[in-house]
Amino acid sequence: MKIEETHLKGCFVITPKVFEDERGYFFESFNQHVFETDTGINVNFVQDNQSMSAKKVLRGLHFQTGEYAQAKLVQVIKGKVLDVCVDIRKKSPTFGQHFSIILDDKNRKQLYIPRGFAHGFVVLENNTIFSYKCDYFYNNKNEAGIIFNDKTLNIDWGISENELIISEKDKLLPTFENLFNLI
Ligand SMILES: Cc1cn([C@H]2C[C@H](O)[C@@H](COP(=O)(O)OP(=O)(O)O[C@H]3O[C@H](C)C(=O)[C@H](O)[C@H]3O)O2)c(=O)[nH]c1=O
Repeated sequence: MKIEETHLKGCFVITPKVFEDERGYFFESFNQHVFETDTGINVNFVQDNQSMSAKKVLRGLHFQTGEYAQAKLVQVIKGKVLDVCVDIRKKSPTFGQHFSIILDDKNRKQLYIPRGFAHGFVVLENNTIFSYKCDYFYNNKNEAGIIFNDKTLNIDWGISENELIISEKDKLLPTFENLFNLI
């Protein structure tokens, strides 16, 4: 398992060692000891989530506020996504910056996203199954988000806006500037 920190402090790309043979494949999709040793982060995941999406679906950008903030370890079980996380830690030198990565069932890569980040992904193959661990529980009263096409964040999702499939809820998310009263 290789664990590499991104330019956003506390955000890591994890590349598991995949063992393939005539039966198929095996890999450790999470190992607490390796994770803590390589990242220095003492994580305790309490909830696993899974979603399946059609191609061109965009879910996000989402986060939970306050004490319900969640760190996530995200991966693709089947299919392919462009995964994006945004540093929304106001005191961070990379506040407002994002990291993007292709996660799919070929590279088997995972992304560890610490608390204080917004997260989203756009689906690049039909019927993609997305699975992730969270270190705190869901609380709909603490759900928040940023509109996907925010001009300040300037994220390139790789698919034109009019083709994207986005929930009505996500279409109404605020801008980064309004959310953080930057104007
Ligand atoms: C997140 C969540 C949702 N739900 C319920 C609430 C809704 O009735 C239904 C669908 O929720 P939503 O449309 O918010 O699902 P996504 O758009 O996939 O949201 C997720 O997508 C982005 C990319 C994330 O990183 C977040 O973890 C999460 O917000 O599941 C639950 O019961 N528990 C949960 O933990």
